[in-house]
Amino acid sequence: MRNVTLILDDGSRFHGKSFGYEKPVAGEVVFNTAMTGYPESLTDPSYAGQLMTLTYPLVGNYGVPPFTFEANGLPTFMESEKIHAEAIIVSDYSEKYSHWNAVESLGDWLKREQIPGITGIDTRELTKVLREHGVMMGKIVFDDEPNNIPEATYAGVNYVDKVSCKEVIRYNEGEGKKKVVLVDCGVKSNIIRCLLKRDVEIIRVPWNYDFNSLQFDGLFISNGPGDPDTCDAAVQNIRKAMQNEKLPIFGICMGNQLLSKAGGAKIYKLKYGHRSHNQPVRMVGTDKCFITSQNHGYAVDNNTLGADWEPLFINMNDGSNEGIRHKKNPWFSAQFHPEASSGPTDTEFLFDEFVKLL
Ligand SMILES: NC(=O)CC[C@H](N)C(=O)O
Repeated sequence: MRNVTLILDDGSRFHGKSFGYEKPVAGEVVFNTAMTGYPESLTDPSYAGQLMTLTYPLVGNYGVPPFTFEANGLPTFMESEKIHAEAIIVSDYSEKYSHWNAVESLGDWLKREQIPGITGIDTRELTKVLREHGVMMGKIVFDDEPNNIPEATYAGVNYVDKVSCKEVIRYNEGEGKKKVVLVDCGVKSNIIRCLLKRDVEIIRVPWNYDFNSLQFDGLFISNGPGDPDTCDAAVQNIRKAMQNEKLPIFGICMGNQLLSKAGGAKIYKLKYGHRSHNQPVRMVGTDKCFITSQNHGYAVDNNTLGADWEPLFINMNDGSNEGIRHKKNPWFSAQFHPEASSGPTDTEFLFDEFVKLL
């Protein structure tokens, strides 16, 4: 194993060993405190541009499931067709694995997909630095190639354009009871699975596609990587769709941010984001609290919601916005991931609510 150093923008250095593909890499360093789910998180397109630190210390011991596909083209076990995170940073990598569904080690998968992985990092100390300072850009450099320094930027890059589908894709064509246009900002497979399970036909369109001339019963806006302020074309199309006040609209994560922007609200960057399986959110106006799976670095500013809108969920750790709803029209969204995968499934009922509205 070659020696590597993770260098953060504030100059802090963490020394470790490479267990994945051997190439230097740069990106936004973020941390995820979930105890399981590395196959799902690595293939979540919302991690594009980011170096993913896992705080749970032992990683790799349940291996990696097979990359098989369903008849409809969706991967059976993963959240997209490939790894989207730029690298993974762990404390104690286990090359040995044991799981009924595992076919290879995490290290072998990373090598095959040309994604670096580093181990031996004090990920809890690293997380403390990121919590104090806020998320930062970082580089993974090979100690025996000190002049091979990678460069990257995160702010202002339109990552959604890199991961969105390039053409319209249809699921359940002519079979579903209702038709949903899904704006693909980097959609996770389990969102599509959750909709298909509820007997809808899906027209999945690229993030900037003007879908307004299509025939459909509801609009869904997906999760996606990067800064929502780079996705103006999507916001314009959503605004056009909102001219039909009866059209049901549901958004998840980036979808919450884009729907909020279409409604006139503003987005800001959180100091270190929410990435875990145990984020508590309260449904506004009730005593109900749900434990949710999350992966976001930006948030909707509650104070900028227009008079016709109200917060639907609030994060119980930091009071930030976790969803919105329109006071009259059937429009709502969640900042967390009701489709989970991986993570708690407590809020999957939101898909039922959406499908009931169609
Ligand atoms: N998972 C997502 O959709 C994330 C949305 C956005 N990229 C954020 O970081 O906040």
